[in-house]
Amino acid sequence: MKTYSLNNGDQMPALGLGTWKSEPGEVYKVIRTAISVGYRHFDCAYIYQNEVEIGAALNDAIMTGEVNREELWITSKLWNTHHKQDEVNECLKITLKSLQLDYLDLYLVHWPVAHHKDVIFPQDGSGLVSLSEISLEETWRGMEKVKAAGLAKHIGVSNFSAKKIKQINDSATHKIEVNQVELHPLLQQKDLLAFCKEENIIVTAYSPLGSRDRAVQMKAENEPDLFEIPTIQKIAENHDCSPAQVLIAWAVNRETAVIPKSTHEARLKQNLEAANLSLSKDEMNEISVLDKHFRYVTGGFFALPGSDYTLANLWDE
Ligand SMILES: NC(=O)C1=CN([C@@H]2O[C@H](COP(=O)(O)OP(=O)(O)OC[C@H]3O[C@@H](n4cnc5c(N)ncnc54)[C@H](OP(=O)(O)O)[C@@H]3O)[C@@H](O)[C@H]2O)C=CC1
Ligand SMILES: O=C1CO[C@H](CO)[C@@H](O)[C@@H]1O
Repeated sequence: MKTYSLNNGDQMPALGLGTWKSEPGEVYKVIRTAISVGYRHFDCAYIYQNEVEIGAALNDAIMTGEVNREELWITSKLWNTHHKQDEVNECLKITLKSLQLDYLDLYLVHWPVAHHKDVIFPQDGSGLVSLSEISLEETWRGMEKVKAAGLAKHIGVSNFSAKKIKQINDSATHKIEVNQVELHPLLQQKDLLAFCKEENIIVTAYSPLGSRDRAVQMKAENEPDLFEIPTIQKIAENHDCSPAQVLIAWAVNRETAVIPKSTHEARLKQNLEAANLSLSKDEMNEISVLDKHFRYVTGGFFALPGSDYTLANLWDE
């Protein structure tokens, strides 16, 4: 498996398992199966509300000697309710307890959005706190503290634009190491990738298969299906593989990490195998022209009337 080097030489496996929507009741078995077929990188988050069960699976796999803690790469994310400097530690401690771990390999600020502490999902603007009240720089100082305390080996962000990364890095003691964003052939984010490369930031591609299993109320009408794109289907035929494997291989071939989610053993295996699939220069070029700047995860749930969050200032575009 290809890996990416972080600033101290630690290696993040290029392919990890997404865990959003892997429900309690099934996620224990998913994680055990994933470890048994060779996954070592897991993408978690406080807000996914399944970290307790993931922790039980990780702990059992470690206790039975199937895997060592040091071989695993565990990422989790700070939720928007804990953006004050001194609350970062509190949210991370809950995650560590749930996951039964002493440290995370990577901790990310999930969104450049702050909520009131008791509002998990804001229904209107009154649940949100302006970034002029709790600044991203303040949240980042909290992230630097948990890194200094050894609770997270590496720190980064998610859903951040180049502008917001610059804003943080200008005053950071410890700079951003990873940015996790939505990436697939219909949202290629070429400028953001080039910027992150210059800044020595690893980019992780989320929703690489088009986030197919989101609840209907989160979906737009007539969302495109990445598996149905003729170019993707043709390249899949060339390699005698599935469209999902082409999408995953594309992400790894352009030097991003990628975290497809699945709860099925056969798909877990094919997704893992796809990380070793090489696409030709011509195939990469054919995919390169498919970009439509289309987001599945629009962030619209934060652009609420009565707050100063808008889609324009969320994505800075
Ligand atoms: N930082 C952030 O804000 C965000 C982070 N993420 C992270 O990224 C991960 C992946 O993104 P996510 O939105 O979950 O969606 P994905 O794009 O990974 O799509 C998941 C869907 O694809 C299906 N699938 C998986 N593999 C295959 C395959 N080989 N063939 C056919 N279908 C397949 C899954 O079905 P099944 O499970 O039934 O196999 C599921 O329905 C998340 O789980 C989460 O960890 C996601 C969104 C936002
Ligand atoms: O990672 C993610 C998935 O779940 C959350 C909502 O339920 C999103 O906010 C986020 O992008």
